[in-house]
Amino acid sequence: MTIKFLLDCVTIEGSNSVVLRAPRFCQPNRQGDKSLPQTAQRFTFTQVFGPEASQRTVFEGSVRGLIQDTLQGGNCLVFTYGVTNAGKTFTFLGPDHNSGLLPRSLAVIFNTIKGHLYSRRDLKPQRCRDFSRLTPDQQAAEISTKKNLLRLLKESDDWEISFT
Ligand SMILES: Nc1ncnc2c1ncn2[C@@H]1O[C@H](COP(=O)(O)OP(=O)(O)OP(=O)(O)O)[C@@H](O)[C@H]1O
Repeated sequence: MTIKFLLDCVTIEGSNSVVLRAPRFCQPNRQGDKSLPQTAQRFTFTQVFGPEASQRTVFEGSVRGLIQDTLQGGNCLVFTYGVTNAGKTFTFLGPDHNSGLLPRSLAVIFNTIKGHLYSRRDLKPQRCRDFSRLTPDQQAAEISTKKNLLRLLKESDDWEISFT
């Protein structure tokens, strides 16, 4: 019953607006009761996806264009915002069988750059857009650092497994 009240509070109107109404039990029942808040508020967005929208629809309608821009050298920021349990993690990561925005974005990026990967190890990224060229000694040091890091990660995984 409470859930029904809450569902009545949120209405999606068209593809870009949401109307919020106070639950019925909070609405003023006497004309002129000025102490109670306004009963309906409309919020307008670029695009609103309803509860029936699939992960694919949300990705195609929101982030795919940003990824294309990024692949052309642009910058973008994607973040989720909402109360706890609103579905931020679900939308962003999603379960394995129904992946969310991040795995879909990575798939587009890696599929696009497939065949253009630089296979030598003599470049090191610096900040966002820059890189430095490594000497053979620096390359050997980088490889050794990465190997040690991976070994430590593997050891910490083994520790976790032996404790669980
Ligand atoms: N679109 C959806 N379809 C099916 N289940 C969903 C959907 N969105 C969220 N859920 C489920 O609702 C629950 C809460 O979602 P989620 O963990 O994504 O919320 P959250 O906003 O990340 O919460 P918190 O801020 O507490 O981390 C999870 O069990 C999730 O699987």
